Amino acid sequence: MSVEIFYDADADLGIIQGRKVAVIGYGSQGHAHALSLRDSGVDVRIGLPEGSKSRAKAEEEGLRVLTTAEAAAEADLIMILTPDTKQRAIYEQDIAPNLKDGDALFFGHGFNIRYGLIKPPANVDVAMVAPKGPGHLVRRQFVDGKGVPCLIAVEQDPSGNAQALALSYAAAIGGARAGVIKTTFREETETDLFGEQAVLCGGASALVQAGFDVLTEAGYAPEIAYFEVLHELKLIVDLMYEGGIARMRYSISDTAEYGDLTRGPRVITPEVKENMKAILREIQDGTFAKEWVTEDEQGRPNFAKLQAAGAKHPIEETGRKLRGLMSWVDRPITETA
Ligand SMILES: NC(=O)C1=CN([C@@H]2O[C@H](COP(=O)(O)OP(=O)(O)OC[C@H]3O[C@@H](n4cnc5c(N)ncnc54)[C@H](OP(=O)(O)O)[C@@H]3O)[C@@H](O)[C@H]2O)C=CC1
Ligand SMILES: CC[C@](O)(C(C)=O)C(=O)O
Ligand SMILES: [Mg+2]
Ligand SMILES: [Mg+2]
Repeated sequence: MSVEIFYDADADLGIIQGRKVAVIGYGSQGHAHALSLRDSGVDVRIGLPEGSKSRAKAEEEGLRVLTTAEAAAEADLIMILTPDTKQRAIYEQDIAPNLKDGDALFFGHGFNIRYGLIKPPANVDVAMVAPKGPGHLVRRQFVDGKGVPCLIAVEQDPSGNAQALALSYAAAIGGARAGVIKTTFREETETDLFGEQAVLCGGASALVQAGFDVLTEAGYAPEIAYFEVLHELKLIVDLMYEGGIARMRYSISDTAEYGDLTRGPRVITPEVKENMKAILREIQDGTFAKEWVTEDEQGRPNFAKLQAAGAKHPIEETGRKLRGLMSWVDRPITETA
């Protein structure tokens, strides 16, 4: 199955420049979308609750900050970039009462539409622009004249122009410099959740921690273990990013390559692949979504416990110490150590 990929030449920036956009939320994705839309000549306002700690950050950038309800009422395109678990309540309380004929409701991830938590009225366009990367890098790439690839999807199209509007929005945040792929809310949601759980975040974090534990429990210095399983991972992934696994294997020694080919499958065994399939089934049948929404409604007790345990893993202390000595490591995201 081939996908449709669009670039800057396929997008009409004038479409989004003719809309009044409300970006709801000013976190990782919200700040990136809002600032890049503004820099692309789009009329942007931010929607945040009165007491939000994000207000000052948006105002420091010269953005107009309104309450969510005011921003939704004023705009004709509303992009929801708040945490997925909060979107349903925000939509019902502040957005739905302010939707007008011809408005467009946009998402940065399909969770709430895919799992039926938000059901928009038939008279508004419903579309998604989902960057395939963390928000801080979406902004950094835009500023550097590059872009993070985006997925776009259309769920409702009463205007008949929802796809062109989504593509125009994606271009305004730099996505069409790198490539914009057309998909569906279902495909984006299920693959995004699987990617972050099994490989990019869950799988990679667990692999790194397990490698660090094995080396330090065997008596090796934590500093050496850190460089070996975490720091150097970026350098290896950079090569994969540039030219695939084959490019990485071309660059490493033949000793490393033989170890990779013979030992890798002993780490990621057929059982691990079965575990991945089970995780995918829980995403597809809604088990994960139900669990996460319930966890959030109960005040996130398990999430908080696991977060605290992760922060206490010895690799974090070793990393803090070593990164403090690495003046050359670029750390523009200030919220983390
Ligand atoms: N993080 C990422 O890089 C990616 C995220 N996405 C998707 O983008 C969306 C946003 O995620 P992310 O950027 O991580 O979110 P963050 O947690 O970084 O930011 C959330 C923002 O929403 C604000 N907020 C919280 N409650 C409300 C409310 N009731 N009304 C208005 N604003 C509110 C927060 O303000 P306060 O400061 O007051 O808490 C904050 O500014 C999600 O759908 C996510 O799946 C998609 C691709 C990548
Ligand atoms: C990989 C995590 C992500 O899906 C992302 C940055 O794309 C997210 O939800 O943050
Ligand atoms: Mg993602
Ligand atoms: Mg995600």
